Amino acid sequence: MTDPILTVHDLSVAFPNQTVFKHLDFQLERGHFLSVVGENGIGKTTLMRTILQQLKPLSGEISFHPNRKTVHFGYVPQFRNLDREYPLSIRDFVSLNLSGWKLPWLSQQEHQQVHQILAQTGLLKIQKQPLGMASGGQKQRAYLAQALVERPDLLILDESTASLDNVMKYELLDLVKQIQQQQGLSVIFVTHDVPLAKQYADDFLLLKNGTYQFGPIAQLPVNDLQEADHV
Ligand SMILES: Nc1ncnc2c1ncn2[C@@H]1O[C@H](COP(=O)(O)OP(=O)(O)OP(=O)(O)O)[C@@H](O)[C@H]1O
Repeated sequence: MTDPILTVHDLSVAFPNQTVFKHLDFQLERGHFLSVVGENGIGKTTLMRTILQQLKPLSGEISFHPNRKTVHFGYVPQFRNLDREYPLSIRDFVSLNLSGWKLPWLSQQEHQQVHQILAQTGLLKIQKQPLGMASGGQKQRAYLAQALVERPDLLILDESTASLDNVMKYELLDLVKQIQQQQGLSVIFVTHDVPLAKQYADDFLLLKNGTYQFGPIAQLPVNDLQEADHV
């Protein structure tokens, strides 16, 4: 029996000058890790923006289960190198979206949430350091912690490992995988890196020119995306 958190049905998205993809059908099972792969400019970020409801589809449907209100998103963007003078500490950066900043203090429960996520992402010892001075891998872990602190059901990683070296890439994804398995988090990981997708994902969505392939990760072609079967 399947238990999807997200169903995409017959989805087509277009900009005024081009259709990015059409008639896309796939599901994300609750607690699964889905890798979205494909070449530059094929539409991966456009699909994420449509799922995040920042873009309206031309046609088709995106449904969340049991409904949109009950599914909370976490989003980790592509690596952005922050200015070394960036003023917030790692802890304050991670707390940024919590309601305490509107009050402007954190509740006891929010303090605990921040503490727990800093510990989980290995940032506790350096929490007081300015984020701008952190290494690339630490910065990406801080983005991950910020996305996780509100306890999302669905985490979207949009090429979040793209500028990290190999060691840091695997460290970040080990951590995501651990949290996915421990907490039943559902994950969408956008990447160009097929071996990385192979190692961590349960399922894949391969976007290609005018077509796509969706299935269990074992069926994702490793070497040549051009050779992938069409659906
Ligand atoms: N706001 C926009 N207006 C018009 N065209 C757009 C817009 N955003 C993206 N596009 C175009 O849509 C296509 C898909 O872009 P998208 O950024 O989704 O690709 P991608 O697979 O994420 O690429 P990359 O791997 O390089 O990040 C590209 O041709 C891009 O130029």
